[in-house]
Amino acid sequence: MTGRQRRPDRGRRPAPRKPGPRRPPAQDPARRAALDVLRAITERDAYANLLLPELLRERRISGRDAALATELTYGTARAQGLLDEIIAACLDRPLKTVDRVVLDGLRLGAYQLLRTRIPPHAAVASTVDLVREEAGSHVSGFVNAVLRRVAEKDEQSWLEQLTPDRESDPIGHLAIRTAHPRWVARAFAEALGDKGAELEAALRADDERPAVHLLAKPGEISADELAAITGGDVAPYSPYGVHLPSGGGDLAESEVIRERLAAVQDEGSQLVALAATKAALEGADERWLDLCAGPGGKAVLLGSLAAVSGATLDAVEQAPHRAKLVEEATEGLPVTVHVADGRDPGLEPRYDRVLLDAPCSGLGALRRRPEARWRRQPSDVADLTRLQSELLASAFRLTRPGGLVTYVVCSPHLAETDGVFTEGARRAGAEVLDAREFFPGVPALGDGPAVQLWPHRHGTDAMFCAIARAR
Ligand SMILES: C[S@@+](CC[C@H](N)C(=O)[O-])C[C@H]1O[C@@H](n2cnc3c(N)ncnc32)[C@H](O)[C@@H]1O
Repeated sequence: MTGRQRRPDRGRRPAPRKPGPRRPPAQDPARRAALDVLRAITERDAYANLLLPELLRERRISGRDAALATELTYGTARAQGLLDEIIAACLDRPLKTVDRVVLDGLRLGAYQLLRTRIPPHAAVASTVDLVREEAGSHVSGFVNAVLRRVAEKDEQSWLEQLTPDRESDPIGHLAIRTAHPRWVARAFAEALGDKGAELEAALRADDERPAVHLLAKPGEISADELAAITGGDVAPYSPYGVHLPSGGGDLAESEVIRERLAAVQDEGSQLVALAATKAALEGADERWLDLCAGPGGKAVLLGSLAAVSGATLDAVEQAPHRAKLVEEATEGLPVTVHVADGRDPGLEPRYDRVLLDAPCSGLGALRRRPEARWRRQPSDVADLTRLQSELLASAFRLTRPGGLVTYVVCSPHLAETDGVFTEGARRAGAEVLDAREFFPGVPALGDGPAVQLWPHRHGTDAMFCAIARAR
């Protein structure tokens, strides 16, 4: 800190005003919106991709202001841990002693300084104004001083200062360079195994905006027809998939969706649900079960295929509001929704096919949730694997001998994927199948027997899929 800057100790005081997106827009609506969302993420675990659009609508922010608000919110949320390291290097006291509203403001200011073309004086002055509105004028000097120190270097120079050496600490190096927590970078590296050379691509894919994929509901419309109507492209791997052109998110609200001919669904989710229906069965193939069905994406595809083949689907979901979403999504299909705990749903067993799309860390969908990579903690995984194992044991109990259990998570974390599945199948005495056979035409599926999809390889979420035949 230079001598003429004020001491940064005043930032410790709590914000006197209650934060919240409902305050009338200030003179700087884009940055105000961004800061309000960042505060809601910090204070009440809000999701940026849900709150920001709502807030832009409510405040009638559109055009360039909306684009700026989106860039600043998503960019700052994604880079949060890296920004914190840089801000910490500009403080003469621990980062955790900085008041939360001030820290959110500093992150927003640092992001503008390091990753946008906004002139530094504008980035600093606008941030000081915003934080002063929130926390009072006593913090202005602190915010100004810290941001001026951040602005002394560009991002590259900060990275050179903060990044561990690539040779001695390759994971720490890439974690900082791609703004990921180290434990997430390590989990990706372990899942990629000796193909760790892809690690950088895998991590960088989390910063890319995913294309919108549609499901052409089997029996309702073909992928070719849907592509023609929406101006999209038939998906490369899923026979029911369509990729919308970039910026085509609004098409997701189109008539084909309202009329339930199609639904928004990542191609990876389509592929794993399809895989669950593909392996050959001896005997009956009529009773299907989706053990964790909410909000119903895969139940729609399974229910549509069940309707075509004459099967029925039971869909279990523990959370009543999510079960309701499954009911709405599967209306008109041969699907019965049950609000129950999948570990003991009280259903008649002997299902022919069971899909367990288990609750998971969601590390495979970080590109969809800008703040998620910093919110998740390694300890979450231990809790989740316990639940996943219990649900998998239940899935095997509910399946008839010779029937099929498909285990899916949207995560590449080995504890949630191979760890849970291999042990669960062993305990059930089940025969593990080579799931790659049920992803025809999909390249780079790895060494099997399970399948791990990746955004950087397949353009899908990082879905894991393993299949076993119950004995
Ligand atoms: C990964 S999501 C399923 C996504 C869904 N298959 C789809 O494609 O839309 C996991 C779901 O499991 C539900 N869940 C969590 N614990 C459960 C339990 N013990 N029994 C049943 N459902 C549970 C969650 O509420 C959540 O809706």
